[in-house]
Amino acid sequence: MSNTESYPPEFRPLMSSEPAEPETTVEPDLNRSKDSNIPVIDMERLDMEKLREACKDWGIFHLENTGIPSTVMSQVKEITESLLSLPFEEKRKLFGVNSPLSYYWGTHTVSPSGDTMKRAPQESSGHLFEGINVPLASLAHVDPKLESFRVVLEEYGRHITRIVVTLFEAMAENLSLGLSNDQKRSYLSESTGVIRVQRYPRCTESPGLEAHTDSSVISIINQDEVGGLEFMKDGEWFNVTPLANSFVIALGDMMQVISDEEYKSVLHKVGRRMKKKERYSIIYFVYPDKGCMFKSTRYKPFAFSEFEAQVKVDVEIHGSKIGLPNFLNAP
Ligand SMILES: O=C(O)CCC(=O)C(=O)O
Ligand SMILES: [Fe+2]
Repeated sequence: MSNTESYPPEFRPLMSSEPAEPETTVEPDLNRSKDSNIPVIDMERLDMEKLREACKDWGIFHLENTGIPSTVMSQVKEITESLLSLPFEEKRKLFGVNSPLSYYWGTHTVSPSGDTMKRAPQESSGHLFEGINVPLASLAHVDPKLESFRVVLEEYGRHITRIVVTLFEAMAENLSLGLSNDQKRSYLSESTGVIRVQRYPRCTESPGLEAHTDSSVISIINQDEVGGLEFMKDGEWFNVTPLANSFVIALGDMMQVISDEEYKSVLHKVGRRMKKKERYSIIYFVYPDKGCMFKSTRYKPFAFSEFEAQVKVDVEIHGSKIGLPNFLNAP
């Protein structure tokens, strides 16, 4: 199933120690995070109180009954799997310097610009994952070889945009934000939206992605049945148990500011997996317009582009994102 040549060379020594037992469930151990039942929000019958609680108390929840046809879901999954399974060198060429899409691997720090900060995984603590970054605005210019990828992702993007608008409007109503249509468009800009497709090798002992908050307004995560997504609540890590036919919604840093800290961005990571299988995830990051201004009680006013630039600098200097604490008002 997993063809080793499709993975970056640095991953291979770590992968070869894993026996090929695709369906085996890993024994629970003491280091594993606890299971939790995050709220499940039904989009067809939106319960505003339940949504408010999910945002306020959790910052992460499942969203079901979103109306995305199952054919679209399976097409996205199929095309993602086939592209990421291409030989490593082929992926590097296809998504290289001349492509508006980028292929990355290793440990990255989430950057709102879509730039991926890459470090080679260390022997013992490497976070193993790889992915393709797809800024939605550039989909129209992809290599003709990727025509079917473009068509499928555009269709997926249209559905997700519809879901995002419905969800955000409900959140804004719960927060009594009284936003104009222009403000809403600026918070949920289609020009900055990014889809990321990611693959994590079948190494259940290697962590996937380091702990971080997303810089987005909201992130729509489509994790497969392998599991591994974890989040922090009240100082403890919990698993997001996969739920079929649903998305995981994670609130990002910009939602924390928009809600004036009524809602918090959720700290999350991809940890050890429950099954010895490759894990795929498809994430849609909703970002504001670059020039969108944020004014709130606890933070200095800033434009999203300034936040983005600061994250880049932090990653270069400290190796990881600092994010909102950099923008706190002076005490
Ligand atoms: O792969 C996942 O499920 C989550 C990935 C993630 O958190 C990210 O790329 O920001
Ligand atoms: Fe994330």
